[in-house]
Amino acid sequence: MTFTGSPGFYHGQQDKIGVLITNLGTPQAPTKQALKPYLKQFLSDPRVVEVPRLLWWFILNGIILNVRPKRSAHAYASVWSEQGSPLLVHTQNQANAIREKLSARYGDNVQVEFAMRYGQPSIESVVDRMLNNGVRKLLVLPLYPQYSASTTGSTFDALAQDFIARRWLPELRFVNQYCDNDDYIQALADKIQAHWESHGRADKLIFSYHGVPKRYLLNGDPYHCQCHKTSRLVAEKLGLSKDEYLTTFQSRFGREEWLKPYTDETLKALPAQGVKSVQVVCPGFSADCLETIEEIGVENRGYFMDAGGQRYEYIEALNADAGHIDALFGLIESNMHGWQVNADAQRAHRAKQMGASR
Ligand SMILES: C=CC1=C(C)c2cc3[nH]c(cc4nc(cc5[nH]c(cc1n2)c(C)c5CCC(=O)O)C(CCC(=O)O)=C4C)c(C)c3C=C
Ligand SMILES: [Fe+2]
Ligand SMILES: [Fe+2]
Repeated sequence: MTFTGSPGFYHGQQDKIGVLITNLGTPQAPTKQALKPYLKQFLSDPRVVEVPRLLWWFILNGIILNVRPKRSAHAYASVWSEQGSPLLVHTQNQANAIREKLSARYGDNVQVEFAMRYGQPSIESVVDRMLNNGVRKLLVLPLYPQYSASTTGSTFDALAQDFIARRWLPELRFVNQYCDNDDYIQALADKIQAHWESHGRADKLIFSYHGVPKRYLLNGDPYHCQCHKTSRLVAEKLGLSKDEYLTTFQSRFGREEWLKPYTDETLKALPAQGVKSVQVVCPGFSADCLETIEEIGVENRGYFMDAGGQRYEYIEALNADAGHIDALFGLIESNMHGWQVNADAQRAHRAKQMGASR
């Protein structure tokens, strides 16, 4: 076994800090052909589907990958924009905004990139580029506010898989979760408040999070608890009482029981309980994507209205909003603690050198 070297390294190279933001990933195109490899990579991940491998191999290759790509391609086509998949576009915009803010403060000492857990740009290819460019301290921020083994844990696996073959590892910091980060909570509260100012309030505010199988919670995944914490903290900021909001779980996949209450079933039942208007917000999605635009914006709207609802509004994800970028910037800065000093010191050092050479 030979470990990969550092082909980009040269003596005297400036050490850099790398900030890598990651998200789930998305297909290359809204087509059956592009969906198949994307879903294959995603659903082959043992962190995502915790089922005995051999059994799952037959179900995935024999059934799911013959049926789902066509259906999902259709859904993706309905949200695709001229620039591409919404998830990719928003993540790109987030990286650009964070890069701009960091370079204004720290100059070119900090390199900001984004990568995707599944599909492109892959974590492996981006980490390779960053390390070859002199990054020696790497901060990874998965854009999942609530920790789940199926998302955050899996992102760490991808990094570890890359590192396992490398000779010179960078210093690594990995953000585990930020479900109760005050700036993130504030950004969510501000977004909801701004929505109220232009649309008025509804009978209920629904916090809808992507679900996971209930079994994962029972086996120790903290995701369910962290979702409830985010909802509670945002509700507290907004001064909402317990009967004014609900936390629900969406995007079920497969037959087993997932975290409850289910978003779709809740929305179908609410009108009969006298709840005629709802506003739905998805705090677990840092960027709008298929699961928010189509599933919440279109599909669930239909369930609620068909059941007798009168008003349904989806409050968009934080995307590249200024409040979100400020929150992520704060999170990055606090996780760079100790590293910043070096960056500041290097800048001060360079400024001094330039002064001396005049
Ligand atoms: C935000 C957190 C997410 C968790 C937790 C999560 C768990 C999870 N997801 C699946 C299966 C699918 N998810 C799909 C799309 C999708 N999932 C997330 C986020 C979380 N998933 C996002 C942001 C997206 C959208 C990606 C995009 O391109 O817009 C899909 C693919 C879409 C489809 O075919 O319907 C599947 C499949 C499981 C099984 C799971 C936990 C075990
Ligand atoms: Fe998902
Ligand atoms: Fe979905």
